[in-house]
Amino acid sequence: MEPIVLALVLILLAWRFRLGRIVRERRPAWYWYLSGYPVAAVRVLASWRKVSQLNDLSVTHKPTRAVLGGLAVKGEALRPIAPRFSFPRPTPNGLSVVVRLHPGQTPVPFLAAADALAHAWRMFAVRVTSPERGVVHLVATAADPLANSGTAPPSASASLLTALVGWLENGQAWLMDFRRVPHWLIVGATRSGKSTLLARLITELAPHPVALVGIDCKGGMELGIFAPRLSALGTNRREALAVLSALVVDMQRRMHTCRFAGVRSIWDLPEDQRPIPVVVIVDEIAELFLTSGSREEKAEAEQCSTYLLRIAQLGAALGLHLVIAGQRVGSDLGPGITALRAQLGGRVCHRVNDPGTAEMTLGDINKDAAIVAQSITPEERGVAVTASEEGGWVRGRSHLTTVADAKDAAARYADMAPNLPGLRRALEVNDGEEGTA
Ligand SMILES: Nc1ncnc2c1ncn2[C@@H]1O[C@H](COP(=O)(O)OP(=O)(O)OP(=O)(O)O)[C@@H](O)[C@H]1O
Repeated sequence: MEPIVLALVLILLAWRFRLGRIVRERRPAWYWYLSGYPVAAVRVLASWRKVSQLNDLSVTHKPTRAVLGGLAVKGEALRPIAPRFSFPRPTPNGLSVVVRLHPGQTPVPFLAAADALAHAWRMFAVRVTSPERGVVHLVATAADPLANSGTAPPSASASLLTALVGWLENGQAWLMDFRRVPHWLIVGATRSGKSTLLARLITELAPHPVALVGIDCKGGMELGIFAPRLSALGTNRREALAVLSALVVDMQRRMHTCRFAGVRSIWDLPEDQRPIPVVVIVDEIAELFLTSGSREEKAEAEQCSTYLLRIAQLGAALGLHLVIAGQRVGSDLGPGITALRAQLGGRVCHRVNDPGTAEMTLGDINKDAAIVAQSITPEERGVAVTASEEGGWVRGRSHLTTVADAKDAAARYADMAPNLPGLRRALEVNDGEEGTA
């Protein structure tokens, strides 16, 4: 036997019996490049024509009618032509293919065929995007990359107001960037992972020069652990109202500053004159909006809703950002919720209890995202679909942040909590009023 053949046989045997397992455990991406990807690429190339034909992705340039001896004959197209596609390129956990559509073709049948493609290529999932007209990207993942939380993503993201909260299924880091998407809505059923995501978000933002303001009408049970790093915490509706009204006053002050300086956003101000950005985190929005029906409570809830809407509408350019979390965001929470939701351009939907909630969270941004969110199972804690008004969606999993980690971060960065005098005063006045009442 030729030495080279012998060497190849030995490598193959070693791979088969031990080396393969070691590589798979230690370097899953290498394992995929060496053994999974070549097979999958051949499968894609070999099945493309047939899969395209079966899923109506092919077109025919031949007429389906012909005139034979004066008779119009109707028949099946003889040779459907599959769209041209690039050689499958490897990704760390799958492969990607660029498809050039035939003139007049749209990405819609490709979206509908995603499951069929995954099945034919024996992949976990195929995601379809269309970055430009006439082009479709098919990104196939070999196994669910979010099946376990995996290693923690690198922490403390450098850019201001950007939090690195977990992993995305395409292998990239899951970033929540408030400069790009100023306001976020986070929805999920109980035990789906909302609080964990909020904990990760706050832990990530804690080292940034930003003011964090909490509103947690469950008596501060969730956000109370961050109290040392929060510039203010409203733990019931009345306190929330005091905090929000102080923020609206601050927002007006910021508007004046910008108008005086002749700029349209605080980011255009010189750094030494720029007010500190504020991120307001509301945990369980329903507690803020639902009332017992008394006139006073109703008036408070309406006022809170109005303030939140104003901050959402005007806050982005003035450095005021909202993160609203809750189990649902339906119109049962009052008329203000729909208007507020429309202003929250970033969406995160964990497992939800009913299709309507997924639809309300993601449906206006991307229908497919809402369907995928409904398939998240109770075992997939921390898994969510994230989408933004910029278009596109992706599945992600937050990094598991324990209460101890969160407390530790809050204590470590407590001296970074800016003193927003308006807020503290508003809460003190409110405390005083409650004491005398
Ligand atoms: N990213 C994650 N990875 C692994 N486990 C997670 C993740 N996120 C959440 N979990 C697990 O799920 C449990 C519930 O999560 P969490 O408390 O965040 O849910 P929740 O939606 O806030 O529930 P509730 O509304 O009842 O407060 C956590 O105790 C944690 O063990």
